[in-house]
Amino acid sequence: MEYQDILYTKQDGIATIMINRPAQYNAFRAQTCEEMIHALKDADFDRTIGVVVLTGAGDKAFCTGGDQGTQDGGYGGRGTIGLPIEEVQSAIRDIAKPVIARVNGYAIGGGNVLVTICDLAIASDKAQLGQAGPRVGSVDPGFGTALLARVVGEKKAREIWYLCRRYTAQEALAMGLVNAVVPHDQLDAEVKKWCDEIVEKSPTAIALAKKSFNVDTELIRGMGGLAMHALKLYYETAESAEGGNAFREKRKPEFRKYQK
Ligand SMILES: CC(C)(COP(=O)(O)OP(=O)(O)OC[C@H]1O[C@@H](n2cnc3c(N)ncnc32)[C@H](O)[C@@H]1OP(=O)(O)O)[C@@H](O)C(=O)NCCC(=O)NCCSC(=O)c1cc(O)c2ccccc2c1O
Repeated sequence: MEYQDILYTKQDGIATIMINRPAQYNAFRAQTCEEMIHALKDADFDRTIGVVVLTGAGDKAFCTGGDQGTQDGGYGGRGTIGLPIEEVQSAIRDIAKPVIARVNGYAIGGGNVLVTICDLAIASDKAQLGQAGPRVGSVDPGFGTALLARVVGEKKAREIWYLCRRYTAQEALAMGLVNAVVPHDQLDAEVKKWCDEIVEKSPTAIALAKKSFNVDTELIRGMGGLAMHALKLYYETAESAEGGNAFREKRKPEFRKYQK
């Protein structure tokens, strides 16, 4: 597969998937998701690879979720909502290798969900994290909500989703959303250090540990798959469309005007 939206490299047992859409703050569209799934599967089957790093190009954003430039009642690609994002999430969970989020800047909306799903997360001190769905007429009704609650606790997860605030890297560390925070210019060295420590370990023991951690939250995948059909119906409403329109028009949304 020829990649347009990601950069995919492999070195020293480390596969790096970099979302390369800096003008959109590394927001993903359907094409980005297809490429991420392809690269994750390649890394899974490549026996020379022991760990995967997921990150964004540039120093502004890790990933800001679904591309709001294309979200106008649907994302126009494959899958229930025209964006096979649930397959990206499943691929991160299913590959038998740890996936480390290298959080180099904003991790907002679906970007924060990626951080939540990755096995580990290392953040720059410049990073900001948070959810945006209810601010732009969307919601991740699976891992993005339920797994987040497992990671940071129920009350905090509900705060993150209902208020759509942004949190500093240090706040994310305190709530257990990231494993470490380092000065921005030390991010790559720190990520490499963690990767090297993983690569020297027994790959089969690591794979068994990862699969075993996943078992406890596996029900969320089924629930999320079901809820994606409800989300598709929500995307067809004027209330949801108002979120995307307001973002593109750079104004405050007026959701209550359209609530049925
Ligand atoms: C990230 C921000 C907080 C940055 O704010 P700031 O003021 O610093 O910068 P700008 O707002 O001016 O943005 C700069 C530049 O980037 C473009 N951009 C940013 N984010 C996006 C985006 N998501 N899509 C497209 N383009 C984006 C922005 O338009 C500017 O471009 P210019 O050309 O005008 O310079 C702030 O940008 C922000 O809050 N961004 C939006 C975040 C957002 O709404 N994300 C989508 C939420 S929905 C979602 O992600 C989602 C994810 C999932 O995983 C799902 C799974 C299952 C179901 C649903 C899901 C879902 O809905």
